[in-house]
Amino acid sequence: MTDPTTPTPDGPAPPPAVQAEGVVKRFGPTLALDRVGITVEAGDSHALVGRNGAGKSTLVSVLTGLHVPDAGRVSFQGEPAPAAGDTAAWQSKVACVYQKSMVVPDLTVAENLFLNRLGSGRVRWSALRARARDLLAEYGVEVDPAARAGDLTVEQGQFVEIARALSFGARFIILDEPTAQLDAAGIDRLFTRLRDLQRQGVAFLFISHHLQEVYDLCSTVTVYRDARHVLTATVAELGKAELVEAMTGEAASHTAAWHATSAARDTAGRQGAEAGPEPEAVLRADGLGLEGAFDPVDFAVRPGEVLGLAGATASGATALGETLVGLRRATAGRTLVAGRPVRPGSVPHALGAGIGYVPEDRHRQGLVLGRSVAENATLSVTDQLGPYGTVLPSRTREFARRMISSLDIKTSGPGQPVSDLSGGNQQKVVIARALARDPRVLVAIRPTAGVDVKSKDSLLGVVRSVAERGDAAVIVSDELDDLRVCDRVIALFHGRVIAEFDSGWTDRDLVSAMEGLPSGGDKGAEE
Ligand SMILES: Nc1ncnc2c1ncn2[C@@H]1O[C@H](COP(=O)(O)OP(=O)(O)OP(=O)(O)O)[C@@H](O)[C@H]1O
Repeated sequence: MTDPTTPTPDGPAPPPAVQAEGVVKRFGPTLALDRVGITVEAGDSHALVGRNGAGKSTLVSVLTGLHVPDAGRVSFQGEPAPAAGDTAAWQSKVACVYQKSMVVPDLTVAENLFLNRLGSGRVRWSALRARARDLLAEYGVEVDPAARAGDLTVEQGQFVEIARALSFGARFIILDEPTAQLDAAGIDRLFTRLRDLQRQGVAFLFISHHLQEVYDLCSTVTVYRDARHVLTATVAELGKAELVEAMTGEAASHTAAWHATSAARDTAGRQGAEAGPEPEAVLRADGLGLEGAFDPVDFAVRPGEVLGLAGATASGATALGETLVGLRRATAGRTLVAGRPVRPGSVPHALGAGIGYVPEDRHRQGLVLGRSVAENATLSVTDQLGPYGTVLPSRTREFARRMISSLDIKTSGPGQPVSDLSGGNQQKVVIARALARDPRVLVAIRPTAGVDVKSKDSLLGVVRSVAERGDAAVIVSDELDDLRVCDRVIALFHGRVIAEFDSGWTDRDLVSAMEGLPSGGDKGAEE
């Protein structure tokens, strides 16, 4: 098949899949897009990158018809964008696939595919399923049309959404952090499918904080910074340092920010030496198990230590983290903080015992979206904000201001509703809230999901500093950058500990362990 972006003997190159020019979008006093543009050629895979709050999601809303820009023009394949509110027309031009599938969970795959297209007459379900099967087969998606959409994996849900978009006639698809919930094999399959579709002339706009993915998948990259367009370049001609420089506006520093340092390990060691015998573990899992999720496991996290629990989606690592914080009730063993057992299955008790928690799903578990940054950041410490149970607004604001500056939260101020913040900045508010109580041990599940490269370093630095003041932290993640700050990493696979590493592991060894190949571990699987 010929590359649709190059002129063929039959005629000139096709018009761009999408072209935006001079787009301005304001939210009250916030200028979210300042005369920006982007051109995605037919059949291209084009990355859009930028720090949290740079304006990426706002552009997506403009390109999908959800927001009307205050100024500027958008065209698809050379024709002006549909009128605001003409949903059917927008659907025939563009679709956005998010990290979590937007399909309706209680409907079948077939119903989701033909949602809003069923017409007014009687629906013949057998015919509908047959049409769905044909459509899925056409795009190579192996999913049962009769399956309940809510039972699909994230990957299947995304494929169904892509097939749905293409069946509306869209030849331009936006992928907003599509890999955030996929493991390595899932990412490979997604990228293979996207490359196939590109060869058929479908264009993609790919938004990701994982710059390596940009290099793996995309041929063009556009950078936005502080609501402005900074650069558009051919990926192959742009070095990573230059890309990061364009995103941050600063020369890239060569010091990789937070690694488990010998200094950190010394802190743990020195505290042990001064106290004579081995210091009491801040957190201990004692035969802790959850049937169906992970086998009983023993570990101790010492003062000054950051422990990593590594594992892919179904490894049991997340379930273990959620059990430590009381979100799930263990079916075996117990959790102890400073030698004292924590009541199983009780988040308030875990909090009271000194466990701070950064959840994976910040929308469901993390934030009250309608409330302000200050209120969210202080939800867990209202008892410390005024005398006799009162909450002094001045103290709340002061507390929030400190958090905003130490975590570099991009907001117009402590009073701004959290719903108005960009995704990455919302994650920082969740972390601020977990830190507010000065936890003895911070348990963070994929703490940097959706966070930009620069903020990632400072966030991990904050987690590290909890350990450095003599407390401890546990990071549950499959992100190598998150795990690099750990002094020790336990890898799980299919609910079992498969390997354990001291810091200094190689990427290859840890990735192999997370994929079930224990070869490189310092210690073999525990039987
Ligand atoms: N509905 C809204 N009301 C007020 N301000 C908003 C709203 N949506 C976005 N903003 C602001 O617009 C700016 C751009 O936000 P946007 O969500 O587009 O950033 P982003 O680049 O997608 O960031 P992230 O990587 O964190 O997702 C931010 O300052 C944000 O606070």
